[in-house]
Amino acid sequence: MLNQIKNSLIVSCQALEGEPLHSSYIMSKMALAAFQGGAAAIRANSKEDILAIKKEVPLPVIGIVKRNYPGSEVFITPTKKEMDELFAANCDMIALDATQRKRPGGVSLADLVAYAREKAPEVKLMADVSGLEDALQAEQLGFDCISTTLYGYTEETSGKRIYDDDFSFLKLLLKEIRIPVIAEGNIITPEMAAKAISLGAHAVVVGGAITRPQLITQRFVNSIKNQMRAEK
Ligand SMILES: CC(=O)N[C@H](C=O)[C@@H](O)[C@H](O)[C@H](O)COP(=O)(O)O
Repeated sequence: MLNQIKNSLIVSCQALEGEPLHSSYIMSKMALAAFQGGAAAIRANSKEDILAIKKEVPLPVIGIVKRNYPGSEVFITPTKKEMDELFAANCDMIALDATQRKRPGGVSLADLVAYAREKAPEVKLMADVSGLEDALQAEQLGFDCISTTLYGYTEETSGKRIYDDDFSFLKLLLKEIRIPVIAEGNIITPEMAAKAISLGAHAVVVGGAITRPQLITQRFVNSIKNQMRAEK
């Protein structure tokens, strides 16, 4: 699968509860649109969405289950329960929060990796990281690839964006990490995606800029407002 996605676009098709497009049917059609547009893989949340997507498109799927637990900030595939749901959905790869934060029930990331390797050795593992330390640990634990997903979404990195300082975080990972590094999070233009690939990212994941129309609309609205303000 990693060869299949090299230098390509992965489209994240996610709409959580409370979002206008929250529906497995709609996500399957988003995936179909992504497939028709040339995406090489889909990233998706929940067993239901993944099963619907797998029926609709012949692409590999990177699965996650987002779930909140009291007492832990880890919400992307936090425990074995979510991993089991993803194995049952026949994911080609699953992504796990690979930050240093405490996981529900005190389970360690090493335990989760060992569990995956025993239960579903054919499934690839993606580490969603927020910093270099996370990535080094993930590489050492035997993850198949790293994704920059959580950069900007932890207490230490809050507000940061992957394109800050000319993609400095991505460049740092590419310098220090030997396994494939995937660029993900706040890539909102085709130019940003192309830049990430030219820097050496193995692939690029784009979500909201393709599959969250409320965010796309907001960007247009803000751009018009800013223009009006500047002209006043
Ligand atoms: C931080 C977090 O929860 N990220 C999630 C991970 O799966 C998704 O909500 C993002 O849409 C995905 O990472 C793609 O990023 P963007 O939508 O910015 O292109």
